[in-house]
Amino acid sequence: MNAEAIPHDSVTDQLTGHDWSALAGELNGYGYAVLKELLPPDICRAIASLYTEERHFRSRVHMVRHGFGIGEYRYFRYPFPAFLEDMRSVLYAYLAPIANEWNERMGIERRYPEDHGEFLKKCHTAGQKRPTPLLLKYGAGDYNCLHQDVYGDLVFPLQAAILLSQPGVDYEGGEFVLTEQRPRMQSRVEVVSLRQGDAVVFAVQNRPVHGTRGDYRINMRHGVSRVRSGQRYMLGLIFHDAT
Ligand SMILES: O=C(O)CCC(=O)C(=O)O
Ligand SMILES: [Fe+2]
Repeated sequence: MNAEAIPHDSVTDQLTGHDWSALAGELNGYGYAVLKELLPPDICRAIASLYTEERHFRSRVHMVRHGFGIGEYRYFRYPFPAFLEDMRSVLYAYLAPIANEWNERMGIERRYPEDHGEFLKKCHTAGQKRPTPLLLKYGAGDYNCLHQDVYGDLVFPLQAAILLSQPGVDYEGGEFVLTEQRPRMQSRVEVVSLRQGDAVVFAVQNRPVHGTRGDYRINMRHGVSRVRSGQRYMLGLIFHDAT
């Protein structure tokens, strides 16, 4: 299946059917939530197979060269294939109200328009013009160090990643992990078990937490534990563009 044959509205129905108040509750409680079976296996495989198609990407990063871990990823170029354009803007529209509530609680002034195109205009005006969605590829021994996907001053506080490979069949190991660093406490970790086609939505950098003296911010990072065998592909959706 080539990129144009991937249904452009492949996630729209799935997203409409999700329980968004439950998802918001999990995001508020833990800083992440899983959307189960967002994509069927054939679409997952089709997206993973785009990795070798030069024309879709603007750059390729070998993680070891930057100390980011081991493995590689490629950033998509504009214009995106229809499925990606659609997936990112539809998901954004659901997440923008949650992002606005988070910023309010964290004392951050920025509010996000409902329409992703409007938000991208702001990114572009601020000099953040390069697209950030990416395909990641890990082989045996590869891993992704804990990090935050901040690409400029303009940050949308939530991002998503979709597991394209089948754990236990295509690869072993390679767990998605999140850490949170709380003021004056030791770091806490969550291992997010995903199945093929599941999406994890998570905090880019900070999340608000209720405290006895009001809300405060905690710092979050994400990464991937070592892939022990096989190959693991992931699609990353970041909603702000990069400088
Ligand atoms: O491969 C993963 O699970 C993590 C991908 C990632 O870091 C991202 O999408 O920002
Ligand atoms: Fe990341």
